[in-house]
Amino acid sequence: MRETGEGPAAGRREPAPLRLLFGRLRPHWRTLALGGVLSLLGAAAGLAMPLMAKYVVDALGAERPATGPLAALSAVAVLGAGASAGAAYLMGRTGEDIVLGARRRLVGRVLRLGVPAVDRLTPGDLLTRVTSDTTLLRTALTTSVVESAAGVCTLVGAIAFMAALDGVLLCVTLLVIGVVAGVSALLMPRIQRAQRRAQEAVGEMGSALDRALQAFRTVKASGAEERETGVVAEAAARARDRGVTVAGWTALTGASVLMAVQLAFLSVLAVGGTRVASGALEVSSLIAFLLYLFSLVSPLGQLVEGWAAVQQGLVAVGRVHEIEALPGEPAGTAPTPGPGPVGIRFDDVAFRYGDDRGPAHDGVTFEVPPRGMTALVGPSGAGKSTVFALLERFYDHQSGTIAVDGRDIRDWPLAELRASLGYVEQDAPVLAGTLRDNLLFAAPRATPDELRHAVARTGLDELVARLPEGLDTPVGHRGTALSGGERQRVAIARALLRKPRLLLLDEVTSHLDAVSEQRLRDVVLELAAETTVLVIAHRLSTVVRADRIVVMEAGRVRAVGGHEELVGSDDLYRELAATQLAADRSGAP
Ligand SMILES: Nc1ncnc2c1ncn2[C@@H]1O[C@H](COP(=O)(O)OP(=O)(O)OP(=O)(O)O)[C@@H](O)[C@H]1O
Repeated sequence: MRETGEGPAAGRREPAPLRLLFGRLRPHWRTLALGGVLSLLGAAAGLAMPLMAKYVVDALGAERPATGPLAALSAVAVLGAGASAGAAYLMGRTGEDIVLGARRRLVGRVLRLGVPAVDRLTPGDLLTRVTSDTTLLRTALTTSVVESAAGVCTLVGAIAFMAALDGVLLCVTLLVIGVVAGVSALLMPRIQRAQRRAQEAVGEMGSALDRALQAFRTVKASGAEERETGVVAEAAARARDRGVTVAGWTALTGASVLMAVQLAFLSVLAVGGTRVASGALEVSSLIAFLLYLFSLVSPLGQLVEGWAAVQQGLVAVGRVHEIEALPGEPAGTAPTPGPGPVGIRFDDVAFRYGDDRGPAHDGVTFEVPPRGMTALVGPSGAGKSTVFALLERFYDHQSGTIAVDGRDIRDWPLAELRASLGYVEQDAPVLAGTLRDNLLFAAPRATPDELRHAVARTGLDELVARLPEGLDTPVGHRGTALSGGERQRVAIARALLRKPRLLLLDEVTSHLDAVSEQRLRDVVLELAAETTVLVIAHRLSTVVRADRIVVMEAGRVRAVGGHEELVGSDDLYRELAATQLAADRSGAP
């Protein structure tokens, strides 16, 4: 089966943002419905109160005992408050569940993205989307949706009661509120636009901070703290300005609601006063009507706030969806690699990193039989690391054939292919955690014996003995407690524990002490006796011992052979051997 690396969203039509947003509510509909019912009960209690107040006023006016209506009023108030609190709790809980679900999906997606997709993204922006944008979904999807629904019900209920009290006054009220609703609707797209810009600025801030932290030592050594602080602070200020714009539009919308109610109050007071004077309306009805009018403030406010939060949610769900829709790699658990070393063959392979880039490989052809050590050499930019990237299928080549173990690389299930390879980067990263975590990272099921063996083989036993807690010593953020050479030995031990059928090793360029260097070289040679080793060589000591050397230049293979043979036959190799490779005298044999 060919794995194309296409994401599940590839080729699909983009769903509308509102559908995307509300689609996230579906799994929680039961809790939301219960919250909605409780919220409605709370709202109903609020609605009943003005009418009950009218009974209390009527009872007092008619000099009847008011204890009954007063007790009922208190009971309704307590029940209403309880229902509203229950609704708020359920909404809050569902909100957290929605955020958790969105974060889980997003994180799962991010780590399954293809390397080309991640090349185009900045880690800081990705982090913002996982942390900040998902948080925005919470309010948009729970409190605001349910409160808006409750707001609509309260509004309809209040209007029904108002209609029962006096139709003329209702018409006055609706006219004023209608005008204001129109104004609010005009403001909503502005809120959404400002919110999008605000979230983008938060993403920019994350990216700026990430850039500075990634190159923390360089920033310090370059005395660039002030400048970098300025860049991050500028992005933060942009986020603040755009946030203020959102706040401004939202406040204006809220103010227009209040104004509408005030205007309606004055109009109702004027029209209602004359109707009371003419005897067309009772005073108690006017009081109840006015109470209903004021009870509109809260649902109208809820509606405006809810709708503004939905605008924010639309922005957030759009940004989250952008990542979810990126092409991802097929999921699959890594099987244990098959037995024995594998051979590889590159046949007229062409590859470019992007349409606007020149070819990184321009007809690369070479073959590596199983077992033994093959060294890739060539000037910087020749395409050596690209050989590794294509073998790991971080990228797909555009033409030609790459075969691993005689099988086209595209026919390998990705997880199986990667399980067969051990990959040691030049600047081998060490993850924050203990030394043990790091060693077992690629093979969590390795036995303690296998771990001990790998540690001894890579000469890490001295380091383990020196560290205060041995294997359980935390090696800190990006392995700050380890030297460059130690980091690479950890990476080799990690790759060894995976029992790779093909080891891809990008040699460190920095100087190691002679003893460590010799030891590492011996380990790699020993390994080459049992597995296939492909090494990007930066040292003469490596190439002279290699079974074959592949000389690359400008995306092509220009010669293949042994050291002596190439020194005699290939000008570029002779030059490399005399300068670049031999420069590292400490590692020379
Ligand atoms: N992720 C990438 N995106 C775009 N272009 C890239 C990427 N990686 C490498 N390239 C380009 O592809 C070409 C080959 O790069 P590659 O890293 O394979 O060379 P190399 O021989 O390993 O060089 P070096 O010895 O300096 O590491 C170069 O021109 C490089 O600029």
